[in-house]
Amino acid sequence: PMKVYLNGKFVDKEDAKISIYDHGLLYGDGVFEGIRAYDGVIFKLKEHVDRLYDSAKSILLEMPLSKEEMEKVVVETVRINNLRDAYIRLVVTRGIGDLGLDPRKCSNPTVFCIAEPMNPLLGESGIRAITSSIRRLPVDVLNPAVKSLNYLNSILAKIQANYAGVDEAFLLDSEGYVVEGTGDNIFVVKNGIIKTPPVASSVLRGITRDTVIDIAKELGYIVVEERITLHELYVADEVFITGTAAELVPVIEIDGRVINGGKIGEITRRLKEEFNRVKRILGTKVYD
Ligand SMILES: Cc1ncc(COP(=O)(O)O)c(CNc2cccc(C(=O)O)c2)c1O
Repeated sequence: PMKVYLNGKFVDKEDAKISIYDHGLLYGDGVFEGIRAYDGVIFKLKEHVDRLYDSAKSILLEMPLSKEEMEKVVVETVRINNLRDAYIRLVVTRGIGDLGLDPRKCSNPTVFCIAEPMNPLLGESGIRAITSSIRRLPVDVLNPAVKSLNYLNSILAKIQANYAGVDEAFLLDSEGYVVEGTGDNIFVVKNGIIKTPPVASSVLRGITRDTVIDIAKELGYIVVEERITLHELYVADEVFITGTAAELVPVIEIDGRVINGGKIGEITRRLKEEFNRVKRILGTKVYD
C-alpha cells in the first residue's frame, strides 16, 4: 500500500489523517510545494525546499525540521513507495490550534509528504485559455510569491475557465497586466524575444520558469522580465506556460485570438526539448 510521511512517521495512505483543528484546514494557514521526480531524480529538490522555507518565514511559520531533514523526507517518501516518475506534494501547516485564528495557539506545525506515480505528460498539443475577471492577489495583500495553502484566488479563475470550456485562465494584476495562470507562469515570444513577468509582480517565482529562463539564455535567446499587456499576449508569435505539473505547454488560443495558427511555436518546441533533457539531470537522486 502507498506510504505517506506524516509528522515524523511513514503511515499507510488510509491512516494518514489530520485534526479538524488543524489551521491548515481551518484557515489555509500553511505552505506547500509541488515537486516532480523523473526516472528516480527529484527535479530541483533544493530549490523547492528553499522556496518552501522562504514561504514559511514570510508568514512567520517556524519549521520543525532543517532543510536537510526536509529534503530527506521527500527522498524517503519517493523511495519507500518505489517510485521513479512521481508527483510529490510537500505540506507544512501552522498545526493544531483552537477555533481562533491566532497562530500563537498552534504549538506544533503539521508536516506531510505525498508521492504519487506520475507518468510524463506527453504531447505537444496546445491549450486554450481565457483571461479571468478574478484579479491575481496584489503583493501587498497576500503576496503570490508565498506558495501558501490559500489557492482560492486561482480556483475562482479556474472555475471561470471551466465554465468557458477552456483549459486555463490567465489572471491580470490590479493594473491590468497579465501575470500568471492558475498554477503556472506565462511566457510570450515576439520577433524572437522571450518575455515573462518580473518576480517583483503578482507571481509565484516558478522553479520551471527560472529553469526555462536559464535554458533560453544558454541557447542564445534574449529574455526580458517585463510586464506583459493583454495586447502583447494577443499579438504574440508564441505563448507558453510553465509549471511543475505542466512543464512547458504551448497556448494556442486566448480569448478567441489564435496564436501561431494554433500550433506549437518553434522557440517553444526548442525550449521544451531542452527542458526534457535537463529535467532528468538537475536534481537529487533517490536511488544509488
Ligand atoms: C500560482 C502558480 N504560479 C506558478 C507556478 C509554477 O511554479 P513551479 O514551476 O515552481 O511549479 C505554480 C506552481 N503550481 C503547481 C505546482 C504543482 C502542481 C500544480 C498543479 O497544477 O497540480 C501546480 C503556481 O501554483
